[in-house]
Amino acid sequence: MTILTKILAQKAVEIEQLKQQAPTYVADAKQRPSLFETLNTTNRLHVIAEMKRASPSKGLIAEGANPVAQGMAYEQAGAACISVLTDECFFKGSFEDLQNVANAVSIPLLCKDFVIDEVQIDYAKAAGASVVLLIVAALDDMTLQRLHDYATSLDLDILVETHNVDELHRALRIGAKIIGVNNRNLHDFSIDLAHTEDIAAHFPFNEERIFISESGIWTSEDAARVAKAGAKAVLVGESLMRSDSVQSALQSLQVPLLAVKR
Ligand SMILES: O=P(O)(O)OC[C@@H](O)[C@@H](O)c1c[nH]c2ccccc12
Repeated sequence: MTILTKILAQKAVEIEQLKQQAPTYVADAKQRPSLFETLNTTNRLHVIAEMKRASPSKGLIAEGANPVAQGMAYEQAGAACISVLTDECFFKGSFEDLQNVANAVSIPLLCKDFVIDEVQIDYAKAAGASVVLLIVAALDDMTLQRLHDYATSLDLDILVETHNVDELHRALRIGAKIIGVNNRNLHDFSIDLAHTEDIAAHFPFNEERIFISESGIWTSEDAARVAKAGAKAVLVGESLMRSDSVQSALQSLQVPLLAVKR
């Protein structure tokens, strides 16, 4: 059993519990800017900054972190979007974290979880998210399409996560506009930024799609490398959570995008 299959088995149990009641989260109603539009602006690499206390691969990263303070620091430092992990069992996050951050910041907000059912999207929306993550490796084509349509019908942006070229094609087939490459393999945790380059080589770049590189980004060299491959944004957790200065760490990743027309 890989970690992904373990997590998905746990999610199946959790969604039965979520279905027993309606979400009690009530984030302030706020119209957040669209993630797609946000990422399409400026000539610097955008940062999607993640609130991450712990992970199955790294154990505790920042146990005592305060999501509201972290989220506000990210917003102030110029993040394009904040990602909040809501998985409790493996990442020590919660929908409550998401709601608290939602009430404190105005930029796009991503609910980071392993979504396999509509009910999780309802909870994400209730807790104030404007973006949800769909992981291609966790879903069959039909469910992927159905959840993508459902999130779209709720006016949410969707980040569709891939890890190889086959998954990229599956994401493109459902009309995904914001596509991420996870540099971390969710089966064995190995990280390699070359995944971004490999998938970029097959990515049909145009104005209608955005390409994002996720995980394992620590330095401005890492950021420049994935920007060169065509990424408009990076999704960064651990390196920002561990940094003494969110401001300087985040800004060092906002490297200029090359004038290369993609
Ligand atoms: O902490 P990192 O290496 O900067 O990674 C952040 C983010 O990409 C990672 O948390 C992530 C990417 N896809 C996921 C899916 C589920 C849980 C977590 C993730």
